[in-house]
Amino acid sequence: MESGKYRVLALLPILASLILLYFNIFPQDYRSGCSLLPHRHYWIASKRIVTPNAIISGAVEVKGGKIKSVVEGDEWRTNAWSHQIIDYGEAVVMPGLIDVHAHLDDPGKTEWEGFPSGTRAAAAGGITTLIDMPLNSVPSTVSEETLKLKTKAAQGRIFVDVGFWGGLVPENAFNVTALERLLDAGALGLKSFMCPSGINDFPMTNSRHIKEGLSVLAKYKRPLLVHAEIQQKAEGDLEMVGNPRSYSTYLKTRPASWEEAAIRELLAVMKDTRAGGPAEGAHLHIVHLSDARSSLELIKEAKSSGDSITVETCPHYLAFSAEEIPDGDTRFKCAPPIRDADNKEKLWEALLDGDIDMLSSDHSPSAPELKLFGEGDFLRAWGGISSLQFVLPVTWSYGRQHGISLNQLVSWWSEKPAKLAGQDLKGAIASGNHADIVVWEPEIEFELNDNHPVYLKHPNISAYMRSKLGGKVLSTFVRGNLVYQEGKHAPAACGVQILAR
Ligand SMILES: NC(=O)NC(NC(N)=O)C(=O)[O-]
Ligand SMILES: [Zn+2]
Ligand SMILES: [Zn+2]
Repeated sequence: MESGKYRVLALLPILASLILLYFNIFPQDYRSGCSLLPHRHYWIASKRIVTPNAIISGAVEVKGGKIKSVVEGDEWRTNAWSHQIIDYGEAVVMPGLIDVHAHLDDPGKTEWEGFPSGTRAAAAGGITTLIDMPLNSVPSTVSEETLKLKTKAAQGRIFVDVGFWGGLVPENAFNVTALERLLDAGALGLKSFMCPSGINDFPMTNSRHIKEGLSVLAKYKRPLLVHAEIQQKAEGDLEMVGNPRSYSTYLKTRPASWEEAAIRELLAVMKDTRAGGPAEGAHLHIVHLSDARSSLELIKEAKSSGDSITVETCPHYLAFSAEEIPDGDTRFKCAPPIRDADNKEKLWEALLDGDIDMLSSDHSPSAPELKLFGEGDFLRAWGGISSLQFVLPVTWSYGRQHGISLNQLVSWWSEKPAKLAGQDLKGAIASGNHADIVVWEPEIEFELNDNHPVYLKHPNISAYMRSKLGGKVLSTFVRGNLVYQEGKHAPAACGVQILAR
């Protein structure tokens, strides 16, 4: 009897170590479905790892959701168990993309997109963080209360990390307390429109509102993002300009002078952001620049005078040109519009020269009915390009014709966006950072046809469908969780909400 009891007792340490081994091999995130990978501590090996200094052959050591070390060569293999190594061979390992401009339309407009489909599409496209725009959801994110509705809607429904911009609108612009409450609640910065946004509870601001917004943002050291177009003509004239099925008609209704006028108007407030200026600490970011001529020149001048400003453009301005948009194909409608082929080349030049700082998707879907495919009326169809899942292969496919490097890709899609959104632990493969990583094959070509898994709610409104692209995403890691691998998502939505503090 006694000896039997002792035998059981003697087994206890073995049992305990088996339990420990189980928890170690199958950590919480794997058991709860956050990750497709059953390890807490593992190594991602590749011959092409894009680090801030160089492209190396070696491994990224991931532990507890962070990058523990980045090592060149092969020596690290002696410290790693073979089952903890994922060897990607020649595939490119680089920081996950950070999309600072996406409209996920949740809560209230989930029939347009929503957090679950939007963030699954992001994961499949190698985007590990996205910052949601304050408009197109219902209500718009313009107060502490409406930001709380956002965070509630995102709870347990996001597959990548998501942060939120708040809206600067006439209603809150002169109300310092209201803006402070929105920023205290975690908005990463503010966004405003200088033309009608098309959304009733998101009216446009003028430069006085923007000046006020910047002075509040200065204290928080957070940015103001501006949709920089100012309407130059009365709406009434627009119907007179020609065949509404022709893209050139739409283009005439929103000439480059709209962008130029807005940026000219902003020059004075930009000055406030200079060292010693009244809004020192604030930063102004121009979203989706399309005009690569006068507007870009003004931005370059402001930058060289020491204004704290940056500018983004989007893949659709770099991939498409007005001349090739088919009649009636309203998938291509966006604001500001896609301009001529020569403008597109100039945008590439500006990007390569560093005059355009970064890229964003401006993924702005809607219900397909609003695109009026039957009529193909560019003037009446709802605008917005749908692209979230495709931005990496699109940038790469068109960029390689311009000789872009992997380091430039990382700068435009990860490093600079991380900085804009104030995310110090993201945007680079470096020890201590979040293990937000995309693994992809630049050499693989594919066609975006019906066999290609697309996770966007409405693939048919995307202008990229049917195109041939290069650069296939193999795996996406968010904070060490393998959230996507070749057509498969982790079952649970374990993305983290990013709130500024
Ligand atoms: N209401 C919108 O989603 N607007 C967006 N629409 C575009 N870009 O066509 C935008 O960012 O301006
Ligand atoms: Zn916009
Ligand atoms: Zn937008």
